[in-house]
Amino acid sequence: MFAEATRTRLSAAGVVPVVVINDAAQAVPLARALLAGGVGVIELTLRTAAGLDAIKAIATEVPDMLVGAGTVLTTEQVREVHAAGAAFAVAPGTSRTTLAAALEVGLPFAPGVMTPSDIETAMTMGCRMLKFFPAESAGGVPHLKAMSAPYAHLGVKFMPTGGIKSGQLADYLAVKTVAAVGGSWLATAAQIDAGDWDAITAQAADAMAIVRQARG
Ligand SMILES: O=C[C@H](O)COP(=O)(O)O
Ligand SMILES: CC(=O)C(=O)O
Repeated sequence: MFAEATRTRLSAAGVVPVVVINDAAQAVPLARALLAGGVGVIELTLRTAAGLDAIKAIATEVPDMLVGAGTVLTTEQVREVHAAGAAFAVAPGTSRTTLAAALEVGLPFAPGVMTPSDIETAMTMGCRMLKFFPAESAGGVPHLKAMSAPYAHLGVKFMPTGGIKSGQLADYLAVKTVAAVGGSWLATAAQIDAGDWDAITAQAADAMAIVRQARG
């Protein structure tokens, strides 16, 4: 369901800042701060009312940023984020209804998985890029390695997210099936609300140094 070009851009980024935004006006400076640190992907969740407008603003004004929508839970939200210009969408879980809507509009969708049954349901719906959520509380790297082993030869890739901090980034990136690691540590709510763009750029640059080292 993910086009090769989108998979390539996600893998090149290696990290996905997961952002809960309170004011859509923060979206463009945030995206530029991340890009300045070398991070070319962002996931804006629909957990706040500003999420949809933030997606629209970045898709329109920061074309170098691959913008994804998070917490996409309904068919209506699939259509809304697609219309807003999201390049991909994710959800905490796997819903056949939501995935069917994404297939219908042609929106790349990475559903959330934490069991082999979740993975197989997602694969039945054509997904090969999956969000491993909630990564840390579900068992972290050892769980991902064990769970993904039977599907690796089929090209299934994962975006682990949930409770991950910068100190764990290298361990996740060392797992062959990991495309990119998601987390809020790359742009915290406090930093966004304070407009602390320099700190976000510095965090992005630190994360990209770890990604480069992990990818050789
Ligand atoms: O639900 C949580 C987000 O998807 C990621 O945030 P976190 O990195 O703070 O766990
Ligand atoms: C957790 C997650 O992936 C989401 O909110 O979409």
